[in-house]
Parts: sequence; structure tokens; C-alpha cells
Amino acid sequence: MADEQADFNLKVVLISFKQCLNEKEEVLMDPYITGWKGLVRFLNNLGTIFSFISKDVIAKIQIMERFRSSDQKDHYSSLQAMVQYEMDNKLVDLQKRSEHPDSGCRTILRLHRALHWLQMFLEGLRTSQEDATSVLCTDSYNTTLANYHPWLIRKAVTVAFCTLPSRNAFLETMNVGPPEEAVEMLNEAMPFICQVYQITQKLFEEHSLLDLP
Ligand SMILES: CCCCCCCC/C=C\CCCCCCCC(=O)N[C@@H](COP(=O)(O)O)[C@H](O)/C=C/CCCCCCCCCCCCC
Repeated sequence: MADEQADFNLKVVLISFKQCLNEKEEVLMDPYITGWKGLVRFLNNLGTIFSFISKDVIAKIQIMERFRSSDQKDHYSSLQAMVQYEMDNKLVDLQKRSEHPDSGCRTILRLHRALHWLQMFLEGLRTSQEDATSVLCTDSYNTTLANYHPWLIRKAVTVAFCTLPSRNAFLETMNVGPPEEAVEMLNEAMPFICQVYQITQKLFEEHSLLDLP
């Protein structure tokens, strides 16, 4: 994660999520990881109050990067390959976190839930007249990720959201020009992010992996 401090550019994230899907509608791991790294860059630009969040995302990215540089790397080339491999070889803790506390499946599930938050948040940013990003962020968090977080994290997150800039200032930090151009790019990015989310959701649902401890 040496490049995590570099400037955020929305285009890089957009391209990564676009590249995630192959012709068989599999979600490819490397662009998925690259997309998340881009989002961490954005988070780091928002100030140190968000660092407890970026640390958690970085830890999860690193788990997945370790799989991708291990002897088993080919089994982690896509989310579909990972699920097949970990399930066939009983490498996932299904009831209680014990023998395989950091399986690829449970790690991706956390990022996948966060992608749902991102989808809701970007939808709000794109379409809502609300000028306070903190309101958009809180609303999308409460309907998605908050359901999986304990009280203390929910409180800390809500405090951090209060420091977010206004909608236009927020869109300008995406480094793609004026707010209108950022919205334009979000319009372009949304279908890819939604597709990655839906395909992953279906995959995890089919294998009863949506509640991994
Ligand atoms: C196109 C770009 C524009 C928008 C850019 C937004 C950038 C957002 C970047 C990252 C999103 C945050 C992802 C958070 C992942 C959280 C994963 C998680 O749920 N982890 C918890 C469970 O893990 P385990 O303990 O079971 O291993 C963990 O306990 C949580 C720790 C920290 C708190 C996470 C809070 C998440 C809040 C999400 C909102 C981010 C706010 C961004 C502000 C724009």
C-alpha cells in the first residue's frame, strides 16, 4: 500500500470497477483490489478522523493481496474462483470465527457490504439536492453498513461524517474538474459498481455466505 497517499482520482476508481467484470460475468480480484485502493486514497484525503476506517479497509486489502501473492494465487483470481476453492477445501468459518479467521470469503463480504454503502451514497450524491454530504453519508450508512456495526463504531462513524465538506467541495476533491463533471463521471461509474455489487451478492447468496462471522 505504498501508493495509498497519492492523490485520489475518480477516473482510476471508475476504470478499476469497469475492469472487474470479464465476459463470463466473473468479478476479477486484482481490479477489485485496485478499486478499493483508490477509495482508500480518497478517504485519506478527508482527514485523520477517517483513519480508523481506512486502516480497516487497508487491513482487508492486505489480506486479499497476500492470497494473490501466495502459492494459491490462481484460486483467488476472481471472487467466483475464491468461493469455490475456499468452500471445497473447508477454508471458511461458517458459524464462529475460529480456524480460518481471515478467509477470503469473510474478508470480501466486509468489503462487499461497504460497496453497498458506496452505491447508496453515490446515488444520493448524484441525484439528491441535499447540500450536506454528512446527511447523505449518514442516511446511506444507516440503511446499509450500520446494521453490521456495534454501537461504538456507529457513534465514531457518525462523528466523523459531521466533518465532511459540502456537496460541491466534496465533488471537487474527486480531481476530475468542476462538480458537474464529477457528477457526469459518477453517472458513468454507477452501473459498473452496481453490477459488481449484484453479481457478488448473488454469488454469496447462492453459497449461503451472507452472514459469515
Ligand atoms: C467514487 C468515490 C467517491 C466516494 C468515496 C468514498 C470513499 C470511501 C472509502 C472507503 C469506504 C469505507 C469502507 C469501510 C469498510 C468497512 C468494513 C467493515 O465493515 N469493517 C468492520 C467489520 O470488520 P471485522 O471487524 O468483522 O473484520 C470493522 O469492524 C469496522 C471498522 C471501522 C469502521 C468502518 C466504518 C465504515 C463507514 C463507511 C463510510 C465511510 C465514509 C467515507 C466518507 C465519504
